[in-house]
Amino acid sequence: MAPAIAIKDLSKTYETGFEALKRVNLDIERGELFALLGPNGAGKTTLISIVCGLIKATGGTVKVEGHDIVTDYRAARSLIGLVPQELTTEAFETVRATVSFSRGLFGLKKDPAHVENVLRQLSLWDKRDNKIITLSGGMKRRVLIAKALAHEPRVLFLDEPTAGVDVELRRDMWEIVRGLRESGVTIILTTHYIEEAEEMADRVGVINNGEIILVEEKSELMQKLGRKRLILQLGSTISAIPDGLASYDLELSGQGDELVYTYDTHGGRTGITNLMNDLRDSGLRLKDLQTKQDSLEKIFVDLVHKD
Ligand SMILES: Nc1ncnc2c1ncn2[C@@H]1O[C@H](COP(=O)(O)OP(=O)(O)OP(=O)(O)O)[C@@H](O)[C@H]1O
Repeated sequence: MAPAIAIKDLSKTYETGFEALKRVNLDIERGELFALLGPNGAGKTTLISIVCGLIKATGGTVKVEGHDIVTDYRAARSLIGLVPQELTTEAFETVRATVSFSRGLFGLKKDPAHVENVLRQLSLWDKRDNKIITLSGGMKRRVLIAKALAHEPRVLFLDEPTAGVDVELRRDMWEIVRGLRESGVTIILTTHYIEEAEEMADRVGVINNGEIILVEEKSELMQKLGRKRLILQLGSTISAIPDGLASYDLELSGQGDELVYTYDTHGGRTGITNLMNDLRDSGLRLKDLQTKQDSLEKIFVDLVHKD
């Protein structure tokens, strides 16, 4: 079975000569929730815009469930829903009319039952006859999703779905997105909130300067690149790490009363047992200890700022 999205050697050079995408290769599997992370200007919007047929690539190919986005444009496009960042038009239309109209754009027959379903799913049914201009920001975001779902797409792009929304609404959005995924829709999400990827994604891709620098199962990524720190709270302050502990990757912090030991969580030996023995031999007294795992955010920042 062809993947939901197959991207091969995709390049985009803008008319200014700027290379926004450099031979990107990426497959998105059917039914997965893929988070695409990258700093500002990394090429996320460019990539989505090409897949959705809004701008043209300068090299490479994209297939949506096997349909080429150039030579088989209509079929490819009909499989995709795009939730853009902002709602620009239709301020004076009603919610229901806007969503029905979006369906019509794809040449599909009217289907009030489907539209009702989508509106109910997004808790918009009560607002169906309201003009969009009268809705709250959060409701408008839901309308964007409803519009994108009107033609029953199998792949949904969400471009920064929670940018600038409050914490409560963000959680609501996460629920909605999870629900969509459970209904079998493949979801590609771009986000600046790494916490969002950490919370929801099956896989994470990181794009930087137009290149995909990493694609990994989220859980593996966190295990593989996420290092743990053991924080040893000392009973007294010291001015330097004792010679007997020089062979460990230790850092003296706090007021000189804290030693931080960084270690890999995978691989059999963490070195903690030896460290504890050597710590005792060096005469240091321990007051407390705790461990901390790197967050996805820390991993991301390390990756993107490596060079
Ligand atoms: N029409 C254009 N002409 C020239 N350069 C462009 C054009 N559109 C985008 N770019 C440049 O291409 C690069 C990638 O932009 P893109 O919008 O894809 O980034 P992004 O990852 O979506 O960033 P953000 O997170 O800020 O939305 C940026 O350096 C941008 O300035």
